[in-house]
Amino acid sequence: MIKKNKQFRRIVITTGEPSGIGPDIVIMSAQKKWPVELVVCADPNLLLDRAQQINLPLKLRSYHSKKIASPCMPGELSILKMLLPQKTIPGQLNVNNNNYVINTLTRASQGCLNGEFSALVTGPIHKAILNRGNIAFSGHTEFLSQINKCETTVMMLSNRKLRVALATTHIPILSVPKMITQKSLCDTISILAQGLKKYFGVSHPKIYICGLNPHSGESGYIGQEEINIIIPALNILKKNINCELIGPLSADTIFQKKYIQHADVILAMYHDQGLPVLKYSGFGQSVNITLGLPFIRTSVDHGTALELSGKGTALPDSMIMAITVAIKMLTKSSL
Ligand SMILES: NC(=O)C1=CN([C@@H]2O[C@H](COP(=O)(O)OP(=O)(O)OC[C@H]3O[C@@H](n4cnc5c(N)ncnc54)[C@H](O)[C@@H]3O)[C@@H](O)[C@H]2O)C=CC1
Ligand SMILES: NCC(=O)COP(=O)(O)O
Repeated sequence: MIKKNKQFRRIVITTGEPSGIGPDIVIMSAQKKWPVELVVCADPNLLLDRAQQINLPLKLRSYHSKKIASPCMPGELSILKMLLPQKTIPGQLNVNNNNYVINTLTRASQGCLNGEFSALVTGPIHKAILNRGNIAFSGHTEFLSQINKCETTVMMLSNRKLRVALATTHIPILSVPKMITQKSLCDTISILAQGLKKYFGVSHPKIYICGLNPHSGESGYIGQEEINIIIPALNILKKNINCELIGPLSADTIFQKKYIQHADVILAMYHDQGLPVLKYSGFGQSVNITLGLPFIRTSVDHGTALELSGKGTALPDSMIMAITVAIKMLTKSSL
């Protein structure tokens, strides 16, 4: 009997800010065997120089979309070549390399959309240097949503203990109440429920929802958003989607075992309501997932850590987790 050839998948990785730890943690993650082909969209010299600086072996093989995908050996990566205009010094941001950062992300996203790649894994980007160079950039989530014309996407971070999703992402705190509407909440929670079903095998998601104000508004005496927006949105959703919605509950007491143990995800109203708790429970051990894009995208839970770049001391755990979770998600979604 002829054995059927196993079809391997390709995952595309962007290393983010070249002077940050993105290249380091990708090279570190490549030291183990993966069941997929890892294609890095980056400058080959950046990776080879960084590998030398952190004293790790690295062999690059050229990526060709027409070639059959095959897993890389430990210490090996496929390279989708993009060129940096200026050589990078670890830890030193350079505005002249901004377009490179955006181009790698755009190319990788296009490759996911056209079926070249099964998922996108991103390394950390430095948002301020991009903005300093007049590229309005608040995060991968917003950028990928915009270039893929997605009106709503959801940022969800996950570790072994907890999943936290956000109703709003990288916006000033003053804008948060304006951005939370009945529609935005209905869209966010619907995408969250669909994502949990499609990628994580949760057939009837239990979603716990934070209030916006202290004590969830204290019956309207400390803010009206719970009464005017959150509760009506949950009432609409309860009639329309197959999941359990619990809340709004006070954000200061929702993150306790009796709720967390039953929750498939906790929806926080804003970035720093949910992420400090998630990161306290496992910084460097969590993965950031964008739900609602036309493809799978995962990322690290940390930033560019410029001071560790090129030293070999950055921890690759979150990058390893981001790749692992992307592989699990694509396996689940194709079941
Ligand atoms: N996925 C992304 O693109 C993200 C990008 N950022 C960006 O990163 C830049 C720097 O942000 P910060 O707030 O300084 O956060 P950061 O995560 O870069 O650093 C915070 C602290 O954690 C440490 N740290 C971070 N990653 C580590 C790792 N893998 N191993 C060991 N230690 C690690 C750093 O040394 C520092 O002490 C900002 O421009 C921010 O916007 C931040 C979070 C995510
Ligand atoms: N705090 C999360 C973060 O900054 C990463 O966001 P994104 O770049 O994945 O949108």
